[in-house]
Amino acid sequence: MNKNIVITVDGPSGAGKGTLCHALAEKLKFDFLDSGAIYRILALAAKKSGIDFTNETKLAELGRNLDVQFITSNTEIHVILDGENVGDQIRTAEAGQNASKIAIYPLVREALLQRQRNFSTPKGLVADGRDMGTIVFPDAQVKLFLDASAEERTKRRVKQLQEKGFNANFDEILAEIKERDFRDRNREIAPLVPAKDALVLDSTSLSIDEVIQQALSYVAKHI
Ligand SMILES: Nc1ncnc2c1ncn2[C@@H]1O[C@H](COP(=O)(O)OP(=O)(O)OP(=O)(O)O)[C@@H](O)[C@H]1O
Ligand SMILES: Nc1ccn([C@@H]2O[C@H](COP(=O)(O)O)[C@@H](O)[C@H]2O)c(=O)n1
Repeated sequence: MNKNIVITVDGPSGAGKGTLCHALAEKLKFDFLDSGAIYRILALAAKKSGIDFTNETKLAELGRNLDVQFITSNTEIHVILDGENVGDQIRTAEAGQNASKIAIYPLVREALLQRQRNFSTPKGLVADGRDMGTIVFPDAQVKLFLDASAEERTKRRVKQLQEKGFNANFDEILAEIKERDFRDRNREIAPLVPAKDALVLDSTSLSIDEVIQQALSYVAKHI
């Protein structure tokens, strides 16, 4: 029996999953899985190889053979695809939309499943994604589903982009968020839904610290 501790954090784009997962992983000294990065990397690799985003068989083959490394230095995680640091390339809005386009295919999800499960070790894991608690780690000891209204998530994303010195248009970002939500929530395989045994946290009117405190006190009761 696998007794490695896993904490799953699922939810829509911009709900604060990454922020919460980094805080939990740091506090508990667990590893961190950013499963969205894997979908983003596969979409980027497909684009670089000229594979059409509708070619499920070729995308799955590429997914099985991806040469990816996540290298942690200090607090940063570097993403290396075929020897190239692609951290910036996978973080664009386009990369997020492309990831959600290829994530609808069953063969693609199957090709990436074991790669994600391999992140679970005796050290413990905090796993960030859309189907961590439902499909990838159904036996996880702690499952969280972090939500927030689309408008609040847009406000956060606009602020994040402006702080990095980019222009950000509220209406455009809201439309992108709604488009990605729709695709993620309505796909036939592994749609974005809370696992039956997940604690749903609505962070719309919670600060980052309040979310972390609520999650930590729930975790403490369950591991
Ligand atoms: N409770 C909160 N209140 C205000 N801002 C927040 C809160 N949680 C996160 N943020 C901010 O919102 C932005 C998006 O957060 P984060 O990247 O963690 O979301 P995410 O759910 O991981 O998104 P994605 O799935 O697209 O990667 C960040 O700038 C973060 O600092
Ligand atoms: N477990 C997951 C994680 C992500 N996806 C898809 O990838 C897109 C990008 O994810 P981010 O968390 O990096 O924003 C996301 O919109 C999903 O379509 C997924 O399907 N399953």
